[in-house]
Amino acid sequence: MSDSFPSAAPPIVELHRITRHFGRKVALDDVSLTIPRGGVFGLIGGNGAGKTTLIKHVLGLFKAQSGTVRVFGLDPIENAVGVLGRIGYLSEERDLPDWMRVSELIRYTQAFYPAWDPRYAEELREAFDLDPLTKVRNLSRGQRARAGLLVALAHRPDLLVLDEPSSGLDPVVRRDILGAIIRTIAEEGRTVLFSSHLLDEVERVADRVAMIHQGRILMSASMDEIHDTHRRVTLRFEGPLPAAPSLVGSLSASGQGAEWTYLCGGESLQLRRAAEALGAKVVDEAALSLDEVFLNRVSR
Ligand SMILES: Nc1ncnc2c1ncn2[C@@H]1O[C@H](COP(=O)(O)OP(=O)(O)OP(=O)(O)O)[C@@H](O)[C@H]1O
Repeated sequence: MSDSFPSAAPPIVELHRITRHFGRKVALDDVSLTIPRGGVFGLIGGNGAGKTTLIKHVLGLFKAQSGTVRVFGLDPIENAVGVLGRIGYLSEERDLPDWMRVSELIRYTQAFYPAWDPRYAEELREAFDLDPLTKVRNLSRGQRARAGLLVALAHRPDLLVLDEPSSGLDPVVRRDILGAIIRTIAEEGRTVLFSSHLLDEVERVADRVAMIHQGRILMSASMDEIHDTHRRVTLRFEGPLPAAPSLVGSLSASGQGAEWTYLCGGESLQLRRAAEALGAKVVDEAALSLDEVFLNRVSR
């Protein structure tokens, strides 16, 4: 599937043919990916797919063994200050200094970012209900995620990077995190990259999605393109059939007798024409969920 740009603006992130090994394990295998400016980009994949490794290349925490990385048009290792100063990052481990109080964490992080907005930081602290005197080590898991999010957001980064932000959190904290994502892009031109295996959540907030599996990008496209090109169609044939006749683009089929439902990769018009050629009537049609698309792509 093509990775077309929604706008003419230069992309925020460009990975070109990145390969990364850990010993004999290939964590990223010839990965090329473009993240356009503005909007929410979801990186989805199962455990060990390569999401964190990819994100660490974007942040310049890993040096590409082969291929090139550009963030804001710059090499994030050669221009670490210029790149990291414009990024807000919440790691999967939410690694914050345990011995600091929340107020100290805020003051300490502020020192690194000239663009820090103290009023916004205070607004977020209140909205996230974080006691300034509590030590980071005594925060609950959800409060820790909120504290990490606060310090990632308060300098109003051009690019917000969240690695599995919702993992292991209750629905109330997850709602805060999704709210923060939406707030970030409310300001024109800002971009969010977040990784997740909670596909319903990604489907709710992402404009574009890349699927990664065993270190390879299986697909990178806008949510609209994904919905337009992945359809569930139910066909009624003239009489009962022992098995589903093959339909172009079909990923799987189920049913019995004269009625069969196909999960397909293909556009509506193309599928309807193929159904007609089989002498069948389309009795139902809908877009596949991201979950269904992912499971079908990965199982292939
Ligand atoms: N520092 C490392 N040393 C050795 N192997 C590593 C290292 N980091 C990652 N890997 C391996 O690379 C592969 C990709 O890992 P990565 O953490 O990028 O996956 P992920 O998609 O973020 O997974 P998860 O959702 O489980 O966090 C895995 O097989 C992992 O075991």
